[in-house]
Amino acid sequence: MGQRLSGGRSCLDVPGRLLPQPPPPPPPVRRKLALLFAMLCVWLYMFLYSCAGSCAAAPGLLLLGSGSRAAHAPPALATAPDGTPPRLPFRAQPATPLASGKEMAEGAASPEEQSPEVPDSPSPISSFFSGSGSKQLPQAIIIGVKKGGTRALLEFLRVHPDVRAVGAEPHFFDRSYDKGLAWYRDLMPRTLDGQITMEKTPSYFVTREAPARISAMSKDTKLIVVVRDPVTRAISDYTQTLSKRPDIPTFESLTFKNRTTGLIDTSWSAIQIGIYAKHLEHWLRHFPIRQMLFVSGERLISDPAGELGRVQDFLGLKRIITDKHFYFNKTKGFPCLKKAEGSSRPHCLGKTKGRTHPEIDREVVRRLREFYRPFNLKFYQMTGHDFGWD
Ligand SMILES: Nc1ncnc2c1ncn2[C@@H]1O[C@H](COP(=O)(O)OS(=O)(=O)O)[C@@H](OP(=O)(O)O)[C@H]1O
Repeated sequence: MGQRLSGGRSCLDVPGRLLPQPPPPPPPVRRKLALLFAMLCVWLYMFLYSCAGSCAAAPGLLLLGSGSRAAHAPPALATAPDGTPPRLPFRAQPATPLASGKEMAEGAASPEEQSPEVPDSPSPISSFFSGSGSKQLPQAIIIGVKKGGTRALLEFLRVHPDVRAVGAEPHFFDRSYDKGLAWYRDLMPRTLDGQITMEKTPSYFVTREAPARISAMSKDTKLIVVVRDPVTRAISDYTQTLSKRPDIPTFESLTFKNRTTGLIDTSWSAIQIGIYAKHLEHWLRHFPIRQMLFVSGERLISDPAGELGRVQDFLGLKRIITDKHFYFNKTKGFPCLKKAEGSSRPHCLGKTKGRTHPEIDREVVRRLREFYRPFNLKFYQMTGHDFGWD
């Protein structure tokens, strides 16, 4: 305790004889340890500082547990006193699938699209940095359409420093609704104040229950729909199925209920998904049209920066993503990013995007165009946007 007299007795043992003694010089090992500790502190501080933005979205650094903004979660998310994971107050009904008479190997998505069954687990280091943001329910969702260009849009948007998005398709509002909003939120990357949380699941657009469910989460959710000429979309959809099941019937034979009468089989999902006006009607019962943005899948290829400008405005983001971010890759035949999110290298989408389509009988294509025309015109009217497919 305190200074010691030379005889090894405490200064308190000898009142009135307290002599000022210089502290003994620290032994070299202690000095080295102190230096090491100081260096560690400086390194830790610098690491934390640089992590504040980028680590929030790094998959390896996802955190469980609630952060500062967890209090903004809807009341249904309150954790039970016994620590039971929070759930919605009802069991979800299974989502209504599209008529599936001709569904074959559908939905077997590429690894990047696969739906996450288990949220990313926290690493010990990430738990340590639990101060760098918190997980939020998405404020904006890319709800469709399948094969519209949804992956390209999300990858491009992720370049924006104020956008954080989950990579895989969560499929929460169609397949996993009974897991509860807390499960859904746990899939999300951490965000800091001012950053937007996003996800994309293209099947939401054609899921009957999705509009009401998303509105129940938050009626302010912004919805983005990437649409593409329904005929090319159907062929792209078929091409994906064909790549997994090469033995399926031809596109031409699947298109018709009766080829002789020319009756189109609208129960085939490849055809049904493209009746955009019908699906949109369901969404408009729950969301005002101003809360929905329709992105042209065609323009996303011909002018990605232009479409991204519209999307950034819609999301209330500063226009940071511009034509400087893109280059046209001749080998891929598509625009690619000069630098992907979190990387300094050029990045094109994977092999499952931009497949070569099979040649389809011209008469069948003509018949399909005729079929879609009235629905397309209705869709242009509803959205106030002529997509030029006719
Ligand atoms: N930049 C870029 N690179 C590659 N591909 C691009 C790009 N922009 C749009 N597309 C088009 O995206 C189509 C796939 O759409 P999705 O990502 O919505 O498909 S999925 O529903 O998630 O499976 C994909 O369809 P296919 O060409 O039929 O494969 C592409 O045409």
